[in-house]
Amino acid sequence: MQKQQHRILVLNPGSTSTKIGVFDNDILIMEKTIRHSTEELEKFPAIIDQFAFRKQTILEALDEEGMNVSNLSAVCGRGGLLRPIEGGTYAVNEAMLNDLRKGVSGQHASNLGGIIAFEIADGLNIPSFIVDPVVVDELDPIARISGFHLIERKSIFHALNQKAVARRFAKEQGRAYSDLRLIVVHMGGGITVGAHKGGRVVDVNNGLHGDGPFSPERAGTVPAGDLVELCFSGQYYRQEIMRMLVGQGGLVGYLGTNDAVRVEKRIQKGDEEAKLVYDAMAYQVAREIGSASAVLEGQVDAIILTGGLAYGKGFVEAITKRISWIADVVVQPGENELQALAEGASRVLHGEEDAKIYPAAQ
Ligand SMILES: Nc1ncnc2c1ncn2[C@@H]1O[C@H](COP(=O)(O)OP(=O)(O)O)[C@@H](O)[C@H]1O
Ligand SMILES: CCCC(=O)OP(=O)(O)O
Repeated sequence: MQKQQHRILVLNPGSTSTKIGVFDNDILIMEKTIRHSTEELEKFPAIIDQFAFRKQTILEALDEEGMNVSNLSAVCGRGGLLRPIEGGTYAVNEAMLNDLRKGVSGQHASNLGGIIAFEIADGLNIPSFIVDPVVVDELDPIARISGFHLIERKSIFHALNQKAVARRFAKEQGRAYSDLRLIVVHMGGGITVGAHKGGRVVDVNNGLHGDGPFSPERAGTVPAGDLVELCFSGQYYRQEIMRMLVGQGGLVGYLGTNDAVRVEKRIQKGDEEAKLVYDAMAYQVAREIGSASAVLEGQVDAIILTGGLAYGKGFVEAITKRISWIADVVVQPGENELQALAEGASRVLHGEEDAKIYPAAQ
């Protein structure tokens, strides 16, 4: 019997872009990436303040592509910083909207995914979902220990894309995802390096404001004592420090842009500072991969490099030369997030699985 056709709008707000797709079931019929410069985003004091701007951007893009929203069956957004939950497709509900609006686990563009999905879907009387939000938590107990008893390490990462590319790689190899040991490196506005074992991401850096390599717009790990001194120097408000770590850290802090393509152009023109900083980002990614290989005790089936930065040939080479001794390096530039969102919503719309319910706060 032929599957019933559902038209699904999927939304992926990232820190440097808004990506949208329209799918008939899981077949892509329209895709668009809208990039946001540092200057464009810095006028919004908080992520939630970007709501109207990002929603308008999405509606205009759909209009330009001649997409009629009244034909949609569902809207599915990238899931944001909720309380830690298991992976899967969740129906957007009031408890989720409250947590996303408050930023219960922090501020990130993906918080807008569920909110905008709900706002568009509600007006059309159709369901809205999120899939594999950035708070999917499968850490081994040992990975939670930070070394400072008052602070626990957290799982905040590109769960949607890391899982999607890992599963795709496993399928291409004719192996089960759960049988593989993989290091998946998502390199976008934030950078996360996940150690995948037994079908779980047993360790990963907290790519928002935790640890790991610096990224186009984030500081990553910084020397803790010096950060404490800066916080109490009386020179900055709390929010200013947070913004210098996330949003205006990394490439933005050193070079004034979140755009790696612009940085590469500067390097080509002989900008030595840009070269040093860009090389340092590759160096820190490689160092984090080395650390993940230790987590997997050196038994690594493949290292997968993905995300927007994986389009940068020189950047990929700078990482690969330091880590290719660990395992085969597979480069999958861009991301599989739109497809993964559509597939998650499609499974629920076709009754292949039930949408999970995000629990109300206790
Ligand atoms: N062709 C390219 N070469 C090098 N870097 C690229 C290329 N395309 C995109 N990027 C960089 O990738 C980063 C954004 O990655 P992306 O995965 O789209 O991020 P996000 O989803 O967080 O917005 C930006 O720094 C962007 O400049
Ligand atoms: C919060 C982890 C996910 C992340 O960093 O996403 P972007 O790279 O899209 O900002």
